[in-house]
Amino acid sequence: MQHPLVVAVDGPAGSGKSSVSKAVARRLGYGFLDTGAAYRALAWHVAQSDVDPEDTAAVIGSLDAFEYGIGTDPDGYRVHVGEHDVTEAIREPRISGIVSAVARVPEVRAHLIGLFRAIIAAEARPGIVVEGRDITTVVAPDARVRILLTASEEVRMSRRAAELAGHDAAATGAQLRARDQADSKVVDFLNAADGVTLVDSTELDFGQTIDAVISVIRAADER
Ligand SMILES: Nc1ncnc2c1ncn2[C@@H]1O[C@H](COP(=O)(O)OP(=O)(O)OP(=O)(O)O)[C@@H](O)[C@H]1O
Ligand SMILES: Nc1ccn([C@@H]2O[C@H](COP(=O)(O)O)[C@@H](O)[C@H]2O)c(=O)n1
Repeated sequence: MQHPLVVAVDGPAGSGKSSVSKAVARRLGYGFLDTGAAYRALAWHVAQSDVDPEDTAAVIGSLDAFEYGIGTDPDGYRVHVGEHDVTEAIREPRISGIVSAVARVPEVRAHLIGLFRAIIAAEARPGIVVEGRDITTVVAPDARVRILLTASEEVRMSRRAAELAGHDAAATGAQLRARDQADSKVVDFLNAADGVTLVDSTELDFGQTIDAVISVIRAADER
């Protein structure tokens, strides 16, 4: 049997991957790994180093000095780059606007995927919920549970706009759509791969979505 039990969750921007995965991990006593945080932290590091995110060679060069730190405790979630706590900074629209350029670089993906696999293997809790775009297909294709979490674009935009109150809702929606368009050229997170269970939260509230994901996990555990 695989140890820890891996729950892989993929989906488009704003589908609820991180908030739902974190809540599921809390309920089950599992670890939680937000892989998008690593791409965002690298984008923050690139911006901080005055590197052009479109300059592939310079982005690859910046990996050497990228000291990334993240834990898997769903209750103590903090993200560090060196000594900087970037947990909040990496959520800013200026980082969301450049992260796809950094994430499309194959050397970046190989570097971070190695890191994710090491974090998963080191998990001491009985399971870990890992969320991103390519977890069900590339990072952990053998995961015991594989879920594509989605919701209509309209619903995702309105949830994200509510979360980023104070920011221009139209600009927030446009950025979400542009990010999905750019990211889906690199990995397919819009269609469920073979063996991946689709959870559509368009008509579900937050609690119902958590329950739906836990039902998929329990069903897989009984198999
Ligand atoms: N089923 C739901 N009902 C209502 N709100 C939800 C639901 N699922 C998620 N949300 C809310 O939608 C917003 C987006 O969720 P979240 O940040 O978890 O998405 P994400 O897929 O991780 O996004 P991103 O890929 O952009 O980081 C949050 O405010 C979250 O609380
Ligand atoms: N497995 C992943 C996860 C994320 N990305 C890239 O990071 C960006 C931010 O991710 P969020 O989940 O925090 O929205 C995302 O837009 C992708 O560019 C990825 O490539 N693979």
